[in-house]
Amino acid sequence: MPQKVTINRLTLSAFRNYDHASLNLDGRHVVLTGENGAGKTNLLEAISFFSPGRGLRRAVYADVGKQGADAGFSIFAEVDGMDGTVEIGTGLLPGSETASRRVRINATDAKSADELLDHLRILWLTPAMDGLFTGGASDRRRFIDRLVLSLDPTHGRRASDFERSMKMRNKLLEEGRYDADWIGAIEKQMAGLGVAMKMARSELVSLLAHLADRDGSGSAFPSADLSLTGFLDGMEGLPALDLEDQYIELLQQGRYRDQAAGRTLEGPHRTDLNVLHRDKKIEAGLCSTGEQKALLTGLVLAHAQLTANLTGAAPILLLDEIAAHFDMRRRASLFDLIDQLGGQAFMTGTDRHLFEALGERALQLTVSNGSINVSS
Ligand SMILES: Nc1ncnc2c1ncn2[C@@H]1O[C@H](COP(=O)(O)OP(=O)(O)OP(=O)(O)O)[C@@H](O)[C@H]1O
Repeated sequence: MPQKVTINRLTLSAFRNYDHASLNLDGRHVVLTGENGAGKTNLLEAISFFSPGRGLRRAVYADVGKQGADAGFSIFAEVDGMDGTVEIGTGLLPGSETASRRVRINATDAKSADELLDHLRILWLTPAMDGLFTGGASDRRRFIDRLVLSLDPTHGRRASDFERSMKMRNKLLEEGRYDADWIGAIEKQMAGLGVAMKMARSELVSLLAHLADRDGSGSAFPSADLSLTGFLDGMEGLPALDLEDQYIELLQQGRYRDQAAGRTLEGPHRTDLNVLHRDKKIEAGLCSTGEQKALLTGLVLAHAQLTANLTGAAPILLLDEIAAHFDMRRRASLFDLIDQLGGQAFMTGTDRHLFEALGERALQLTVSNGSINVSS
């Protein structure tokens, strides 16, 4: 069983529609219910700031501080986890000109928000992700990259280095007159980085597919078949050096075509994630709204399981508006799967009754106009 990591105390100041809120939690799951606009998602967003990046809304920090105040905000938590109790905090100082937030761990400034990953992992599922299967390939690529990144922080560097090399190649092609050795060197660099990206994504997808395979487990969440397409397809078994050679050849052969197109048409930036509902044998994008939500939730739960397996600690889950799309059987199954992960989940909804099957497993809180109370 992975180590349980829980947020036991949470304090927000001048965050979104909260002046000040202080919560004592007891390690159980937390259900936040309340009317539209009450501040439920804001609370999840605050917790999501305990991970690197801009949180579950990809917010600009200057928008996060309570409007009308002086744009500063702070969020503190006491976390029980791998190394006993740790105090973590993040925020912007009032009147701060800087675009980056401060992160404190045990009253000391962290060098980077990545240090938070030594203490807790936070994963989320929000309604904004609902169009994942019907939207563009770039959304699915970002989804996969975020998953890879959560387990392999070097992936971000790889992707940005690839992007830079590709821009250099595009520029040389656009200028028309280029030195063959120079463009060859850039293409070689792109091949090394591009193939490393492909392999990292493929490894993540195969681990995820294994965990998203719920056949025979009695789960109400459908099994999904996952595959990556769009870049060096059908060459999965080849060693990295062979894949690099293949890609270099494609780039060399594609120079005139790419010059005409004004961009590089082959590469990891063309990858797409295909998700197939196994029982129905149809693409996820053709499934019903509830089925798509179930498939997506299944993927996020598989990611949570993978994170627990690889780090030894169960991630904290933020599940916004999680219950509304699900029938009673799926809700009960969801709560059981969350329990089996062995971590703490924060869930929101407008209707308390949707969470009844959780019973005493969750602390029930009511959110109203930026204040939070234990539900009576
Ligand atoms: N920087 C800010 N300062 C003050 N209030 C803000 C700020 N940002 C957002 N809000 C307010 O927070 C409220 C939205 O909160 P939130 O998104 O958490 O609602 P919710 O309870 O999740 O609602 P729903 O059920 O509709 O999703 C809105 O009324 C919005 O105007």
